[in-house]
Amino acid sequence: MIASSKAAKPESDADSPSEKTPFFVDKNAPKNDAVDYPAIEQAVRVILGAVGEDPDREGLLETPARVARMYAEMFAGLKSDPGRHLEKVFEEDYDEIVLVRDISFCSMCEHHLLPFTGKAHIAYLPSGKVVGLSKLARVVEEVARRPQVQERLTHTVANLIEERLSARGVAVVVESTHSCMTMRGIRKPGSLCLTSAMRGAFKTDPKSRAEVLGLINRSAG
Ligand SMILES: Nc1nc2c(ncn2[C@@H]2O[C@H](COP(=O)(O)OP(=O)(O)OP(=O)(O)O)[C@@H](O)[C@H]2O)c(=O)[nH]1
Ligand SMILES: [Zn+2]
Repeated sequence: MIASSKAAKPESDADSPSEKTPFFVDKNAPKNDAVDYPAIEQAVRVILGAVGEDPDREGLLETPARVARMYAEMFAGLKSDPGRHLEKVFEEDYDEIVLVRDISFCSMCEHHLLPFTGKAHIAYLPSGKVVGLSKLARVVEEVARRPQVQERLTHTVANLIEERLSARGVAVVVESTHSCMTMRGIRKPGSLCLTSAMRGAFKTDPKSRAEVLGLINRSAG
């Protein structure tokens, strides 16, 4: 059975544990309809018990519900199409590099469900249309909000931009720190993982590739 805090009022007496699970609604967080909050709460209680904790002690009473809300937030991009952010474009007679650097993100390593955090740099060569700059960051944000590996995050973003914008070239470079390598396991704080995905001219033309990598690596200021 799922324990409840003093504030919790089970809405149903049904036998299913998930139906008895208290649900602490965070009014600030939009509900993620794809997520089974009570099932997560139940699982977190099991984990707490399994590691030797007492899920019914006061400090932990709200933890399962908090974790459910956290997963709903961290995995909010699981069922959505991040490419929808690239649908609105502006016709523009500009055919040189567009680069947005230092797009911070936080994703979840699918192997350990621990965060990996860092920055993405996105460049593309437009073909008659450009997209709002913030939309590139929105795509990163949404692709990151799934259980991920960095390589897939990197090439998913590159593919979306290449396909949806018909870009003549796309370069995506991602640098991040994986908690599963810094706080557990091999424990190497400071280790950085870099991945890149090159498409079109940035893949085939060494000069274009060198130019975009120069801009990405250029120190700020
Ligand atoms: N390629 C790739 N590997 C990742 C990513 N995030 C975490 N990993 C790695 O996934 C691997 C999982 O390895 P396993 O041997 O199955 O799991 P493990 O025993 O917990 O591995 P250790 O971390 O070495 O203790 C580890 O080497 C992690 O460093 C990622 O984004 N990309
Ligand atoms: Zn991991």
